Amino acid sequence: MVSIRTVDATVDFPIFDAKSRSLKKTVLGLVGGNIDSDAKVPVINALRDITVDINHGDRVGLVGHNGAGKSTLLRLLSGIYEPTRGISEVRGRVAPVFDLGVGMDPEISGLENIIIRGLFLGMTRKQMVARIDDIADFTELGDFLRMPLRTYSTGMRVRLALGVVTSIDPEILLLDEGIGAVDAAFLEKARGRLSDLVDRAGLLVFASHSDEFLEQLCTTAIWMEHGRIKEQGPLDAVLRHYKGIPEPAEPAP
Ligand SMILES: Nc1ncnc2c1ncn2[C@@H]1O[C@H](COP(=O)(O)OP(=O)(O)OP(=O)(O)O)[C@@H](O)[C@H]1O
Repeated sequence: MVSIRTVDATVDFPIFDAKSRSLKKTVLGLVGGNIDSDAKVPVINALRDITVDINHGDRVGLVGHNGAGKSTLLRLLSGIYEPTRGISEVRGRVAPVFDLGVGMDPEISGLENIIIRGLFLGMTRKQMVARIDDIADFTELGDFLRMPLRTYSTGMRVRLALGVVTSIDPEILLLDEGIGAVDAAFLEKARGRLSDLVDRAGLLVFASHSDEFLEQLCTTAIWMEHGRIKEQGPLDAVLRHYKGIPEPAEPAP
């Protein structure tokens, strides 16, 4: 069974080239993690005391200000980052979809890139070959699929990447906001495929600033603030508290 468990996990980034003189005082701004400038080398405390237990069937949204730690948490949950302290255990095949373009090669064709990107996300070559026609149709790129990727515009690359990503069968799907940043009209077309993808995934964690997307894909949420978990629970309650919306009135007895 797929699952992700962390206990008091911490992720620190030592910054060797920071100008520590200007960092003498710890300034806690609204955004970003803590910067600990007492140490010899300034350290950014990106994540602190993270304890989560995410299981098969869970659909978890990640919310928080810029720099609160959402992307770093996704990287911890994917196993890309090891905790500096604490425990993190990931059971299952992870498809990390942080940057749509990662794993694409500008010198090979769109069709070849579909296969390569699929392999990168944990699929087999046979599975990708079986899906290539469907992906090609979805992208509407036509003859461009035989041209090298470097001849594509940004939007054309996104179409290709989204076509591949929504065709995979992940056990653990970790999605970063970026996916919500694509061309609105095309995203509308991708919406159904994205929902199907999430339905197929054993477990989803999705970092987003879009309520609409979170409501469509998630049932629970984790609110990050300054690298710590401020609240976890049902999506609607966490979103309400995060946005400072008052509790709905109790119905009169
Ligand atoms: N590779 C890195 N090296 C140093 N500091 C980092 C690194 N990655 C992230 N950080 C720091 O960790 C903190 C959390 O960043 P993170 O990218 O996880 O935030 P986020 O919640 O995803 O923000 P956003 O909503 O802006 O994408 C920030 O203070 C950031 O400066």
